[in-house]
Amino acid sequence: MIGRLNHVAIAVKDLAAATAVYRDTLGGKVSEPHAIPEHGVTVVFVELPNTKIELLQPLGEASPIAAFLEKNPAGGVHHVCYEVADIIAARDQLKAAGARVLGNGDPKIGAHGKPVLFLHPKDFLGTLTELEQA
Ligand SMILES: CC[C@@H](C(=O)O)C(=O)SCCNC(=O)CCNC(=O)[C@H](O)C(C)(C)COP(=O)(O)OP(=O)(O)OC[C@H]1O[C@@H](n2cnc3c(N)ncnc32)[C@H](O)[C@@H]1OP(=O)(O)O
Ligand SMILES: [Co+2]
Repeated sequence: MIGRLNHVAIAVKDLAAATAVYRDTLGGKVSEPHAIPEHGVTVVFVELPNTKIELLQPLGEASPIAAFLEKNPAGGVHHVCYEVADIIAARDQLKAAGARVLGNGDPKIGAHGKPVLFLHPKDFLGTLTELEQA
């Protein structure tokens, strides 16, 4: 079912400082910050030759990454994102296998303009897992 690793997301409190680490210390190619209110985050992408790093800062009062940052104030790896050929087929297969699809179960449009879904971390080895339509 899963294909390419689309991105690894790192939650941070200070997006400008995190961007500077990836740009100035690690020499990465970083995007401009992009606010995505429907996901409650502001994001910067770091383009790598084989995948991306997604730097996430909370946006708004009900950001889904707020509790994670309270538990991990220095920031940390928040989720991994795999591409799937058919996100509805993947969702239905995973639900039938007993996995919890977060939210109302319907894909939302993600940072790349494609449908995404999230799977509960407790069902995937303690790792929040995002699926993105390829
Ligand atoms: C930029 C757009 C998009 C893209 O296209 O790439 C994005 O990536 S948006 C990214 C942000 N959006 C989301 O994360 C949406 C899905 N997330 C959620 O629905 C929630 O964050 C959550 C996973 C249900 C967690 O909710 P929360 O309220 O923070 O905590 P809980 O207390 O309910 O957590 C239960 C349990 O799970 C552990 N946990 C929480 N987050 C993570 C995590 N990121 N990785 C691993 N484990 C996590 C949490 O510690 C709790 O464990 P226990 O303490 O053992 O109960
Ligand atoms: Co993501």
